[in-house]
Amino acid sequence: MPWRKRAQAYRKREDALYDRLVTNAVSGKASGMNTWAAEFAREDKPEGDQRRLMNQFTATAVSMQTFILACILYPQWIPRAQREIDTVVGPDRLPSFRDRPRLPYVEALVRETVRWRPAVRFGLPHQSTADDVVEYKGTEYFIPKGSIIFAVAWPHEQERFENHDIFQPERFLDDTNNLKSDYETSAFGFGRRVCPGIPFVERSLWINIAMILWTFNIRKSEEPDPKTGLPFKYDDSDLAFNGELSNAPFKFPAVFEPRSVHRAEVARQEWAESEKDLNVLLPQHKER
Ligand code: HEM
Repeated sequence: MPWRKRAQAYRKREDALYDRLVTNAVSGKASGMNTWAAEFAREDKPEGDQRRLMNQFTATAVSMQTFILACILYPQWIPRAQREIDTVVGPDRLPSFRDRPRLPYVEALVRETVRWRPAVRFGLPHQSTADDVVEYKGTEYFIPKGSIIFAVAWPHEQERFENHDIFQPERFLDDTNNLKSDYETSAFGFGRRVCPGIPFVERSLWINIAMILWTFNIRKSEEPDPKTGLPFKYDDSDLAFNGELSNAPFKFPAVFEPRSVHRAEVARQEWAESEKDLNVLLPQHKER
């Protein structure tokens, strides 16, 4: 089959798959409950736009997978993060957003996660609407109208940081353990089309990371890899990520162990008691 036809056929299949997944999410079938994402997709804007946007939530999930891989490959920072969380939160409740100003290390973890392996590694394509000339490092480049342009985030992030391949949250903290003030990132794109989801992403990552580290210790699996019969080979090189638009790490095993029986019980209890009905939650949120 000619490549164009084959690409179109793949596109059709992907759209159908995507549509089915979104429909499952929106109907609550995927999670077994009403979710914020589902509510969002049902809002009264043109359906197509909202449903397409849901794809962006994937990037947040991908960043969480990336964070778990970092826990396994660079575990040396975990005791410090857990000490900070324990000092502020104590052993009897889960972290909440009220703790955020007092947990700079968790904030540094969020920044390092999106820096280390950006979930949208190559940025999103843009098309130039007119001929243009762009100057870069003393050379002028002619960009004809209609060019497809990618602002690739990853090399930019690599150039700016020492030991950029290592997961090192401390790089965002100063000597007094406060967040450095000069934070900027290209992981969410640039200029007027920069990702509008940044506050959502940062809050989601923050609360997930804080709660996971409060509740669990995370470690490598000792189980043999069923494919090879040998210990699983953890990898954080380019080869370990799928390189697609949302740059997810390939599947890897991870062991989550509750830090204590008490913590597991607190987490279960808080989940049982938390409000899950969006008809109650959303109006409260909008009132604030
Ligand atoms: C870790 C998570 C995410 C990452 C790394 C990410 C990254 C990006 C990047 C690189 C772009 C392209 C910006 C440019 O062209 O310069 C973008 C665009 C966009 N993102 Fe995100 N994103 C994430 C999550 C989200 C979420 C959760 C939402 C929605 C709630 C969202 C909504 C959007 C929208 C609407 C655009 C298009 C903006 C426009 O073209 O004007 N993103 N994102």
